[in-house]
Amino acid sequence: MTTKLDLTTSDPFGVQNLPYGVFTHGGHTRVGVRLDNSVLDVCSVPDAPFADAWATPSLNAFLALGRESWTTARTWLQDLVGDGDERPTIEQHLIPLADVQMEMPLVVGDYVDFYASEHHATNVGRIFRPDSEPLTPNWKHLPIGYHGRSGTVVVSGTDIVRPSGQRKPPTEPTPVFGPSVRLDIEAELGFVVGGAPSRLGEPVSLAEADDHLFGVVLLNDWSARDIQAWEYVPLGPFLGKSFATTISPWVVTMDALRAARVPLLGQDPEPLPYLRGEPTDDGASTAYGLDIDYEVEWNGTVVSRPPYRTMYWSPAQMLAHLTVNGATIRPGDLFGSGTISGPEKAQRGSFLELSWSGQEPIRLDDGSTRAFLEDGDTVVLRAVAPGPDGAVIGLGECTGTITPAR
Ligand SMILES: O=C(O)/C=C/C(=O)CC(=O)CC(=O)O
Ligand SMILES: [Ca+2]
Ligand SMILES: [Mg+2]
Repeated sequence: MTTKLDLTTSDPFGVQNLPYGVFTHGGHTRVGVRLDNSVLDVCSVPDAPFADAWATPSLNAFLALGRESWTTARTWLQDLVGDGDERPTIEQHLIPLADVQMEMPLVVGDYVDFYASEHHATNVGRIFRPDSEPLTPNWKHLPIGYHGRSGTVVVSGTDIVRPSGQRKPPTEPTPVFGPSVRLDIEAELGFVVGGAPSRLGEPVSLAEADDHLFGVVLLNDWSARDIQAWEYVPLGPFLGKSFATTISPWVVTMDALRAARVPLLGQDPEPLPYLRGEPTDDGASTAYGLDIDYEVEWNGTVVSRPPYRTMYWSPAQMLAHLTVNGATIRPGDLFGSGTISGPEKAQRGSFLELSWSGQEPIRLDDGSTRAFLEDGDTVVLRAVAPGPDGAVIGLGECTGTITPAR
């Protein structure tokens, strides 16, 4: 598995994609739209419809405007760049990617991480709880999640300091303190929430979810498995995951992923009514999956290709569940899908699973073997989705390098 995702067939950042990000150029940080290998400096284009929101150093103001404005913006952008004839007029507003610094695309409000892959949950259950059923009794009735730490969500390229904490090796009677020796990744998709804030006590239904789902980022939920295994009973992940979560700089809109919508593979038992998909005008379902192909690269070797289409719970179901108790959502909230693992070994989205807790080390192209991350290691997540008329929608890259514990 050494080939890269094939992006040669068409341009993954063409007129069908147009993802949003935040960049710094000339000492000024603002919203931009990616076009090929340039950033379109949207707020500098004459008559740009949302120039005030785009002139700010985060996507939050634009996220708050809601779906109607997002559609207006997309139509304006596609008119602007869609026809080659227009390119001379926008040329002066395009800045080469190499000349800009990409920043965190949003100020993250609340951050929740789900657990929506049946294959991942089954694998982790087998590894962490070998004496129990791998899937807990609630797993197929609700999308399990936990509240994460929004303040430590960082943009791709940020170094990740190895966390220290308590762990209890099975051979020791009491815990020890020190740098994690089982540092791992989780390849996930992150969903960026927008639209008007919901009201306390009022759930967001499955049918309303699309008004709040603005777009997606690649997300790496760095996980210290030794810290996690000792601390997580009974309240779930805490310091083993809160030290850092990396997201990609480009937010690919749900509009750009329209052609990538696919039916879920099937839910049995049927979920409770508030989680049940309803038919939409185009004959699809409000509970749809996404046909996104990932690759996970470790020090230059592609070690896995997780397929997002195999996820059990849909994005809209996760959002409906997250608000069903009346908890509010606000523009800038972020939720992770949970680790993406497909049914095959070479489709697992964490090194815990790929190395089966260290028992089956992974061989890299440089001849070395690994089970967990070493200092200096670099992980890159990439993904693509199908666009309309054979176009490819790139989700870009999400990368991080491990630096020694402090
Ligand atoms: O099953 C467990 O005890 C732990 C599971 C995880 O670490 C996974 C997690 O963070 C959710 C996910 O990414 O799927
Ligand atoms: Ca996770
Ligand atoms: Mg994390």
